[in-house]
Amino acid sequence: QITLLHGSHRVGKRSDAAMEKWRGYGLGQFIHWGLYAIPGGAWNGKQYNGAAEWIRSWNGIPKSTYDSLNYSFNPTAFDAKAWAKTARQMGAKYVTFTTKHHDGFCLWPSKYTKYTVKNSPYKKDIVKAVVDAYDQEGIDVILYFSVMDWNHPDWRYDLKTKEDSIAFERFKKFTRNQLIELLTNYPTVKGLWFDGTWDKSWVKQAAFADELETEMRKLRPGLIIGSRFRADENGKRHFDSNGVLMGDYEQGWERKIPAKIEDVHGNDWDCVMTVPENQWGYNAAWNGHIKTGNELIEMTARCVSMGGNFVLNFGPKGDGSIRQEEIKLATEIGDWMKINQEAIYNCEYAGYEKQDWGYFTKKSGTDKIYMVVFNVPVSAALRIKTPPKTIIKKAYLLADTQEVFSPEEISGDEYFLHLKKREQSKPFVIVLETAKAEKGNGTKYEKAKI
Ligand SMILES: Cc1ccc([C@@H]2N[C@@H](C)[C@@H](O)[C@H]2O)cc1
Repeated sequence: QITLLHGSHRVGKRSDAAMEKWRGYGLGQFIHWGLYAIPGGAWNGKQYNGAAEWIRSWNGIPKSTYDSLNYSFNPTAFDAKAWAKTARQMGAKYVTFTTKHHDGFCLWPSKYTKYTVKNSPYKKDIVKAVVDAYDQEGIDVILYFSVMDWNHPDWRYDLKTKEDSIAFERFKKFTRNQLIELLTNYPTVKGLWFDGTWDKSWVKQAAFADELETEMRKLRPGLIIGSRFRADENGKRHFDSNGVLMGDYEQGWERKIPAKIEDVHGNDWDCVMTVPENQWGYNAAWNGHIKTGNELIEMTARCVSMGGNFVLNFGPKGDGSIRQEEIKLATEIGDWMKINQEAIYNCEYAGYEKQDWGYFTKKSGTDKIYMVVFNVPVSAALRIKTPPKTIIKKAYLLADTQEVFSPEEISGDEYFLHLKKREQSKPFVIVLETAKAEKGNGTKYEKAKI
């Protein structure tokens, strides 16, 4: 353990109500929307394969041309209520919404720069419309904010000269002003999702960022901030120099999911995921593998089974409408969630050994276990290894028939559930009502002595 002034200020998970609620979300929606949705990954007939929200850096569009896209931003089809209804239909419990991406364009009328929605034909406050619409749907809002800001004249990638440092001091004030402005304008938001914090200029601001995080938490008690916001005084990010998680949850799972429970180190975490391989902003041409509803349902179950939240990205078009492929996925996921949401919401890592047929989740604060089944084996027997001294009182299908199973005990703390051959086109959930064995080991078998 080394002494740190600006490392993590907490070991272990937060136990307050705001974080408990966040921990139980299970499924969230990410929305990437901004000027990049206007070109939609192409310019002058040329399609760029990189992520569409990064088109400004692909040198396809002259920077000045991209930067003046605010003058053509007029999303006539934008309807935050419709977005919130789609999220509701999908079963998302929270939304993470881009207030400002790397290009620096602000979707709220910030007082601290002209580069905002106010100086566009649209004029109105989009962040407010989104916050109000999602609040009305009972879906919590977290605001995405990119520290890196390609538009601001004082942004620097590193601090090499005195002039750089003088400029970056102005940039730090600007960043703090915008964050306090967001938390003041939109007091119902539950957290901030930071991005664009990997460059040396910001990594060198351990003391400033630490102080700013403290100030934001004081302004908004219960505010949820992930591990990507700030580095410690040794430049360590996500985990400080003592290996302790920075912030309230690990924000490292971007377009990837932990392979096993050990990889999450007992922390809270979210996984943010694109539908194509790598497009956050709207790209008119979705190329390569487009994830299906079943894949995304499986990713949701897999994240919840390891104690995380799965956050699926939507990239609305330049006119503000959501593309049909995303509407279709939201509907498919939502139809599954309507039937099986009990196995996802307010659930956590069950502590059961992972089996090939799918994922275990556990209803927080109870002994209720869910088996989210994706792969029925040719034997149609689902293997369950229970933790020691656990007995299975009941096992039944969560949905439709509520078919009851009688687990066959095949060895110490090991059971088979025998399924009837049935047509499966969607994953399904089996509920295990368990209890601690009052006496003995909860099994009629004894373990081998070795
Ligand atoms: C190398 C890289 C930098 C930033 C990103 C941004 N983080 C995601 C959440 C999107 O906002 C993407 O633009 C992705 C990759």
